[in-house]
Amino acid sequence: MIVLKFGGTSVSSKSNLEQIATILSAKTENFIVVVSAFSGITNKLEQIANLSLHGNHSILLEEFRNFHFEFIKELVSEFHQIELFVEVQQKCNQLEAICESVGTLKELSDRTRATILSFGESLSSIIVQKYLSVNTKNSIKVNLLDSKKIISTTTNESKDYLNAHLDLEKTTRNILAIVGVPTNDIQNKNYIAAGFVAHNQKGETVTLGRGGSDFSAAIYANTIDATRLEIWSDVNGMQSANPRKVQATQSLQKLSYKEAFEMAYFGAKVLYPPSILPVMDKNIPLYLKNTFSPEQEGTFISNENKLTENKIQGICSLDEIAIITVSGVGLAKQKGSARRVFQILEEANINIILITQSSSEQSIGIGINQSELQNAEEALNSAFEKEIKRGLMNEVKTIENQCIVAIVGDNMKNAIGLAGKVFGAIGENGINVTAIAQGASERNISIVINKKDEEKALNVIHEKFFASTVKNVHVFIAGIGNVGTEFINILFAQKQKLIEEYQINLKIIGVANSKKMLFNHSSETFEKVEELTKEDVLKFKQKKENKNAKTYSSLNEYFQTIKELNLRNSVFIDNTASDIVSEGYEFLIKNSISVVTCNKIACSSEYSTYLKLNKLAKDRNIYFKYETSVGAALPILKTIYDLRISGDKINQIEAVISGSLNFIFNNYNAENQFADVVLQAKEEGYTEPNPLIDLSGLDVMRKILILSRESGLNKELSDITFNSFLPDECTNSKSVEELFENLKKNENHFKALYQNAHKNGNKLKVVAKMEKGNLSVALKEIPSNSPFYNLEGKDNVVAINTNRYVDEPLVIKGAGAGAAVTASGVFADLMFIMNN
Ligand SMILES: Nc1ncnc2c1ncn2[C@@H]1O[C@H](COP(=O)(O)OP(=O)(O)O)[C@@H](O)[C@H]1O
Ligand SMILES: N[C@@H](CC(=O)OP(=O)(O)O)C(=O)O
Repeated sequence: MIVLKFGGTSVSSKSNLEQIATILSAKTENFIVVVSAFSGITNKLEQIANLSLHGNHSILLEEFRNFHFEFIKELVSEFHQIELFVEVQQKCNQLEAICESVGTLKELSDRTRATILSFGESLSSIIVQKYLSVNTKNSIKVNLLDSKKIISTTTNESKDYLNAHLDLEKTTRNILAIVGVPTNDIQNKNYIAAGFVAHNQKGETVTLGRGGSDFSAAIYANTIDATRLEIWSDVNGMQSANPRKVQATQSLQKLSYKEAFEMAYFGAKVLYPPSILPVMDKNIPLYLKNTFSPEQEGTFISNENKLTENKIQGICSLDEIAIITVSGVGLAKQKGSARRVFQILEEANINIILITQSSSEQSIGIGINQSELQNAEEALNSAFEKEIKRGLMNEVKTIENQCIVAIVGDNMKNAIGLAGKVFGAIGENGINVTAIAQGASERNISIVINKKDEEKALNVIHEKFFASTVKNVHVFIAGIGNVGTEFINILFAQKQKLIEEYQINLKIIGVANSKKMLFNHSSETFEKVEELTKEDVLKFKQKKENKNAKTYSSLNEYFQTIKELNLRNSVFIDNTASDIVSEGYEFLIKNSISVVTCNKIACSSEYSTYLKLNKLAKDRNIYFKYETSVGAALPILKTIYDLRISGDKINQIEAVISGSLNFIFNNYNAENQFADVVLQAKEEGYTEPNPLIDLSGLDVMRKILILSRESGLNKELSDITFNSFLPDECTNSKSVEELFENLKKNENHFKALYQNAHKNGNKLKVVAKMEKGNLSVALKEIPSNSPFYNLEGKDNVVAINTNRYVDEPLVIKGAGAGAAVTASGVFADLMFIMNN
C-alpha cells in the first residue's frame, strides 16, 4: 500500500482535481490519499479566529461558506451537490457557533483555535472524496478515514493544541483496526484522509502544526508500513533553493532523509520537517512530486547519503528571526549555566532555532522566532535577575529583523574552502554577518544576516555553487553620451552570447544623465525593479517621454536608489567626465558596489582620494577599475600592475597619451584652421566634452599623474611641470563657444608653432614624462628618428623603462581615444570584475 499527499495548491481547482484523479487511477497499489485544506483556507480560518474575538468574523465566514459552495457547484453535478451543501452548511453552523462564543467570552484559547483551523481539512476531504467517486473520467471509490479520530496525540498541555505530539503506538492501533493488515489482494481498498488534524488524550481536536498534512501522510505511511510515500505539490520536488526567492533553481533528484530534514527545517516549505521521522524510522522511500507535471522525476528521499557529488544540495532561509545574546562571566564560571539558559527558554515554550557559542562560554547567541522575542527576553532577564544584579551576567541583548540562511549537504563535511566561498560571496556583496553556526554533522552551515539581505544572499550563494545558474549582474550607468551609447551597444550586442557561453546576464537596471534617472519600476516605491531594455535606454537618451524617467534633485538620489535596491553583483559604470559623478564613488564603494570608470577625475584628484577609493574597494573585496582613464582600451594600467606585482620597478615613462591632441597636431598643417581641426576632433568624439581640458594640458597631466600613482609615486597635479602651448586668451575661455572664438583669433600662434617644427623636419606632439620621480608635460618638436614621430591619427604610445626593460622600453601603442575603443575598455573592466 502506498500513501499520497496532495497539498492545498494541488486540490484547489477542478482541473487540478482531474489531474489528481488521473494520477490516482494509474496506481497499481492500494493507497491512502491525504489532502490538505483548499489553498488559502487555513489562513482564512486563522483570520476568522482572530476576528471572532471582536465579533467581526461574519464577512469572512460568509466568504468561507461561499467559496466551498461555489467550488462544489463547479465540481459535481446538481444531484451530488445537495449532499455536500448540507455538509458545508452544518460545518459552517458549527464554526459560527464557536466564533460567537469566542466573541462573547472574549477569549480565544489554542484549544478553540485548533478546532477552528480543523474545518478546512474536514471539508476538503469530504468534497474531494465525493469528486473522486463521481467524476466521469476516472471514478475512484475511496473510503473516508476520520483523521481526527485516528491520529492520536499525547497533547495534554494547553500549549500543545496547535502543534500536538504524536502518539504513534495508539495511532498505529487505530489505523490498523480500520485498514487491517494491508495487502494488495484487496481491490478497491483505497482511502482518503484529512491531513493536519488529530485528537488528544481528552478526545479534543488538535492540529499537527502549519504544513502538518505532510506529517499526517508520513504517519499513515509509517503505521501501515507503506511501500512509499508521495508528497505532491506545485513544484518539481525539492529545489536547490526557494523558487519564489531565487532565480533558476534546480530540482534535486536525490536527497538523504537528513538532508531533506535540514532543508525543510530551514524553510524549504515543500516539506514539513516532522514528516521525515516517521518514514526514516521504517526506511520508507519518500518522493516529492509535482501535481502539474507528474512526468517530472521530482525528488527521491531515502536513507542513503552522499547520493550526489554536489557538496551543497541546497540553500534555504528562515525569516522573522531574532537573536538573543546571553553573556557574562557567570556563564563561564558557573557549571550548568548554559543548560539553565536552554531550560528557561524551554519552560517559556520558546523554540530555539540556532545556537552559537564561543569556546569561552562567556556568551551564547540564540536564534528564535521574532514573535517570541519579548517572552524570551522577559523569561531570561527575570530568571537571571540575581546574577545580573551581582554583575555576573549582563542583561540579555537582542537583535531583531534577522534571517537565517542555511547551506545544506551531506558532502559538505571535509570540503575544504567551502565556508570561505560562501562568506566570500556574501562579503563581496556587502552583506554583514550577525552570527554563524555549523552543526557538528557539518551537514549545515547557518548564517544569520539582516532580513533585508535575505534574497540577495540566497541568490549570490546559489549563483556561486550551482554552475549552470546564470549569474545576474546588475549594471547602473551614469552618462549616455558618446562613450555611454557605445557601451550600451556593446552590452546589448554581447548579452545573449554572455548568457549562453559564460552564464552571465548583464542587466542594466538604472541609467542617469545630468538631469534625470531611469529605472524600470512598476510601483512608486521601487519595490520591484526590472531590467531596462535597449529601447528604454535609447529613448531616455533621446529624451522621449517616459513616466519612469525622474528628474532628480541631486545625483545623490540616483546613488541612494542604487544602494536601497540592494541588488547582488551591482556595478556602477561612469561613462562621464563629470566631477559630480566621481564624487559618488566613495558612497557606492562603501556600499559594496563596484565602480568602473573612464572618468579620470577621481584618480587624479588628491592622492589621498585615489588611495582611499582603492583601499575601500580592496577592503570590501570589490573592484574599482579605471583602465580606460589612460589610453582608452590600451592595457597600460594593467601592464604597470603586472610588472610591479612580479617585482619590477617602473623607472621612467614617456608617453603621448592624448589621443585628441595627437589627432589635432597630426591633422593640423597650417593650411587648415587650428579651430576647425579641434572642432573635428570634438565631433568625432576624441576630445573631452570641453576640448579646453585637452588643449590646456589638464587631460594629459591627469593621465601622467595616474600613471605615476600606479607606478608607486605619491604625486599631485601641482607637482607636474607644464608649459602651456595655448595663448592665455584661449586658456581663459569661459565656455566651449568662447574657446572656439579664441582659437580662431589666435590662428597665427598655432601657425607659427607648426611652421617652426615643420621647418626643422619635426612633428608636434604633447609628451608626458615621468623621470627620476618628476613629472612633466610639454608640447615638443619630435625629430624623425624618434619612435614617437610616426604616431598617426589619435594613437597613443607609452614607453616604460623598468629594472628589467632597461635599454629598450616596453612600448604599448594603439588607438587611445574614441568612443568605441573607450567603451570596449570599460566593458572589458566590467567583464574582469565578473570573471573574478
Ligand atoms: N527548496 C524548496 N524547494 C521547493 N519548494 C520550495 C522550497 N522552498 C520553498 N518552497 C515553496 O514550497 C511551496 C510548496 O509548498 P506548499 O505551498 O506548502 O505546498 P502545498 O500547499 O502543496 O503543501 C512551493 O510552491 C515553493 O514556493
Ligand atoms: N492546511 C494546513 C496544513 C497543510 O499542510 O497545508 P498544505 O499542504 O497546503 O501546506 C496549513 O495550511 O498549514
